[in-house]
Amino acid sequence: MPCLPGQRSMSQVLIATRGLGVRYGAVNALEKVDFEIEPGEIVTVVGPNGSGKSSLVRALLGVVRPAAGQVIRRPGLRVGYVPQKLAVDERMPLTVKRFLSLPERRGASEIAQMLMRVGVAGLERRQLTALSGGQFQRVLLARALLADPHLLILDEATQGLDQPGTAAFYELIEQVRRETGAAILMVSHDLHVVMSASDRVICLNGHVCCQGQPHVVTAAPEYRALFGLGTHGTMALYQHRHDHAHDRCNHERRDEPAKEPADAG
Ligand SMILES: Nc1ncnc2c1ncn2[C@@H]1O[C@H](COP(=O)(O)OP(=O)(O)OP(=O)(O)O)[C@@H](O)[C@H]1O
Repeated sequence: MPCLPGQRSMSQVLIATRGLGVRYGAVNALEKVDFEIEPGEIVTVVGPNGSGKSSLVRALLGVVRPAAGQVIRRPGLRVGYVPQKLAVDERMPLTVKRFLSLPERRGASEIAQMLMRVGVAGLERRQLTALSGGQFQRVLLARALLADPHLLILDEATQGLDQPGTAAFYELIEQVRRETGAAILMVSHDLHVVMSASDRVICLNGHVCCQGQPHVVTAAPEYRALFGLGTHGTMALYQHRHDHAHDRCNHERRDEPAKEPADAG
């Protein structure tokens, strides 16, 4: 798999990072990340827990300030964001229609059309807290799409959905790409999604370890053995063609204790 391919020119990309570093106090979440996404691309970011996937998303959204490097946005870029989860207070009445009108007021027909488009027509009057997990994710997607984004960012948006629910959600995402031409950036642990729905996969472990087209890895014997095994499987899948020397690119989980050297006392 090609690693760290040459950067594209900024005129081709919607958003890019150059030498991005993100820190939380003493924690170095990301360093030297060069990333970019072009119009219409579906890019998936994979990586073990604590590898900085959400930190990359936060930096792209502008909600964390880079400790190093920069985030470059195309002027006028509109970004839609579907979060991993959204805590809704059970005691606070909030209908789907009202939620979709926040922060910007939306007309009834615009809301109705968008709900139909994401496959949950007629839910306007339902309380957010009364939705199923799959319906809720589609409402979050509807909210992101109402902004008519050039770039849609989904941070583990199918967490908690069953396999058919996940598959249906990603079919919808592909449909959105087809219909709107929006670029899609997904953070995902679903290996089958990585394989079937992405143009490019980026493997993160505090920095960009590898990236490439998913089809490059589908022929690997490891694929069958690892398919469906979750993050460990995803990471191992990326190891088999990992033929470059790179510090911190050992794909160990960053939230597990580092191995002591053999001669350590
Ligand atoms: N607000 C914060 N304060 C301190 N440390 C943080 C904060 N957010 C993230 N971190 C740390 O930064 C590192 C990267 O976290 P991040 O959430 O970006 O990883 P991730 O790949 O999205 O993880 P996961 O797969 O578990 O969601 C981790 O070591 C994490 O503990």
